[in-house]
Amino acid sequence: MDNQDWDRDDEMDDHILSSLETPLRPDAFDLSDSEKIAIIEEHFAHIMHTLGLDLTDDSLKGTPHRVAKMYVKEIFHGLHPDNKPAVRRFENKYKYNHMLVERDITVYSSCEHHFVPIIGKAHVAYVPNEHVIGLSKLNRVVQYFARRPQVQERLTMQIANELKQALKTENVAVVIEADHLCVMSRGVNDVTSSTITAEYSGLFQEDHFRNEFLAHIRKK
Ligand SMILES: Nc1nc2c(ncn2[C@@H]2O[C@H](COP(=O)(O)OP(=O)(O)OP(=O)(O)O)[C@@H](O)[C@H]2O)c(=O)[nH]1
Ligand SMILES: [Zn+2]
Repeated sequence: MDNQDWDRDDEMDDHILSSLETPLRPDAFDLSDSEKIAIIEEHFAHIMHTLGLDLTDDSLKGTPHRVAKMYVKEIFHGLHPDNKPAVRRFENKYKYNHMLVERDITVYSSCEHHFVPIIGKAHVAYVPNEHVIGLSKLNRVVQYFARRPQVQERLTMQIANELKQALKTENVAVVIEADHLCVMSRGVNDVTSSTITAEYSGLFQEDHFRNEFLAHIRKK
């Protein structure tokens, strides 16, 4: 397959695209971060109170605020488009036309079904067309989409799509291996299973490229 520029409006089916987006209310960003923190704090205090916890206890009294701040400013920071990392494209001056692999990118996300952690690694690769981007931007894109309530499949696709747009190429691969605390620490309580998801597009749909990528991420 030839290297192809990817144009969001022209080539991506609207239905597929919308199903990749995190479901958000239209008024999701009407409140400021501090307004959200105040509301979440109040609700979380209710949850703790309902569980029977004594909110006057020294160790517990700051928890509702701590949790609210952690949700808005840290673990769900990637819900707000303002927090999307700026990814500057550079011209591929060296005409590098092999794959670049960034492996073992730390993934800390949250399961949207139970609001408990998903912990794992992402491996991303691309074959450049006209453009390259800074290495750290690959990590930043992974972190941005991880910092949302997620399912692993959507996280994988969102990272791949963002990289396709940033790099203006279809030649992108993303593999995520992760442990879901909702599977490990509750429910089926299985601490040995893990979840692997993958998205291969452009050249990575060909066995040769896919196998080279998989060989790179298997090496220790
Ligand atoms: N496809 C997918 N499922 C997930 C992910 N994270 C969690 N789940 C699953 O979402 C499902 C939610 O199922 P429910 O039956 O509604 O929830 P539950 O009663 O808590 O299920 P159990 O976890 O089996 O106790 C569970 O099977 C979870 O394992 C994910 O990233 N992708
Ligand atoms: Zn879960």
